[in-house]
Amino acid sequence: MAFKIGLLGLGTVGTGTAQILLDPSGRNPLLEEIVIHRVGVRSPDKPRSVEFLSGVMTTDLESIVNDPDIDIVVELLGGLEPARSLILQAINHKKHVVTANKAVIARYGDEIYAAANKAGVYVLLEAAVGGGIPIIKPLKQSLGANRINNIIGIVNGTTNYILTQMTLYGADFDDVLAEAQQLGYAEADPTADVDGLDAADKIAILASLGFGGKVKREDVYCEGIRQVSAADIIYADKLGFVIKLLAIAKGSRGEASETLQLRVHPTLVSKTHPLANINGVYNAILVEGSPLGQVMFYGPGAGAGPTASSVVSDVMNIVAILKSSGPVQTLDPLLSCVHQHYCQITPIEAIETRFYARFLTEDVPGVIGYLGTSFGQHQVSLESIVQIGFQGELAEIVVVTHNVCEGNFRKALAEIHSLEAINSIPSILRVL
Ligand SMILES: NC(=O)C1=CN([C@@H]2O[C@H](COP(=O)(O)OP(=O)(O)OC[C@H]3O[C@@H](n4cnc5c(N)ncnc54)[C@H](OP(=O)(O)O)[C@@H]3O)[C@@H](O)[C@H]2O)C=CC1
Ligand SMILES: N[C@@H](CC=O)C(=O)O
Ligand code: NA
Repeated sequence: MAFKIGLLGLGTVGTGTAQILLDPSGRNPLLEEIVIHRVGVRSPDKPRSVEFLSGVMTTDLESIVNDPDIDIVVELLGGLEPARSLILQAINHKKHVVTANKAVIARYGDEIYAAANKAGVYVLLEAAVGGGIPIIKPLKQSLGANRINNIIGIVNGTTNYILTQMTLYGADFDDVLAEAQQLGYAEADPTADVDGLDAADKIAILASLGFGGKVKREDVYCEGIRQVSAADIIYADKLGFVIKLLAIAKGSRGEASETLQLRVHPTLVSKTHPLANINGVYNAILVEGSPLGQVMFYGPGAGAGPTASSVVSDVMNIVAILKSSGPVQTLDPLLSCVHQHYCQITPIEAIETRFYARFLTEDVPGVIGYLGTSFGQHQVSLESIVQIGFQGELAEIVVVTHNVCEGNFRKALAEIHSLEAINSIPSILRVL
């Protein structure tokens, strides 16, 4: 008996997925038992690199999620709607769902999992985080014996590609973004990549799995890479750092009230740190747990083939269950998702981190002293303060702090801003 797939979307990832399913030879024999029964797209006349028998492709996506012959719906449309409604409809028709849609899961995961648990179906999403990197299943299963303390990742391929090209080749931001779009890495609206929203979706999903609680997507503090300038990349390099867009979920286990830091922002990472050498479209997720210690997952974070690899492995997981036990009676708790409470989130002003800040100042005696005094008055201790050079008439000063409370740092900056000798503060970045 063949297992029938309804594929929603035949874009970058949909095409990669179809290519694997249509060419099973040399792969796991289970693939030979999976057929693509229907494919839903928006523009039926678009040229495609995969072909189907007539009648397989349709623009009527509801007819796919309602089709009684289909066992598994694979949602690869992107965007919030109609993806969310179609996933829910598929679940209500007792179909298992595989999706790569982190935007939907990060926002509507609760609703979707509740519906799936009620209907007794699986919703698997390995492709939603880290593209081809296995990270969802390891967090659910292989690392389940650990108490997770931190998850720190480079989880967006597009921005890592852009930052890498800017760092290694001095490339122009807009040119590299266009290249990433061409290569199929970027979201349909690349704002989601560039402004850190995609990475925020992903860390919300990882945090929920790692820390065992629901996460409100709006609780993830988020800054993108638009403010990272060529000058900062050069100064960071001189100071021994590279700049990466990091997604961070950091627990406070052991403290009286357990809270979670959830943040996405460009970060100076020491060149000796394992995440510093993750370049191009590659992603990496460093998970720290007890008693395991650190483990790092590394691989291609976007693109047709790698992402499809994760999609198809989820499909195979479900097919293997259906094949060995028949229709699902009870969901495997290590594959399904049930969280009762919401994680308590630390406000960004309360986090402790190091900072890098760049100041343009009047070239007058004592400026470095003014900066030092203002920081000192707000308990911000400095690791280094150096005048890097000049921009026209203005002196350029770079400060790196020790670990400080973000709220105190912000208060010091507000005071510094009002000093007559300070022209502007072009960059403020956190340091890992
Ligand atoms: N690209 C990547 O590297 C990765 C993507 N993802 C996720 O995978 C999903 C798909 O991404 P990707 O393949 O890049 O996206 P694409 O934009 O390349 O493909 C989207 C597909 O969905 C179809 N589609 C979209 N909206 C509708 C609609 N309203 N009605 C009918 N068809 C529709 C499009 O139809 P048509 O072809 O007719 O235009 C197209 O086939 C997204 O959730 C994305 O976040 C996850 C990891 C990596
Ligand atoms: N646009 C995303 C695609 C994969 O999730 C990225 O660049 O990482
Ligand atoms: Na993955």
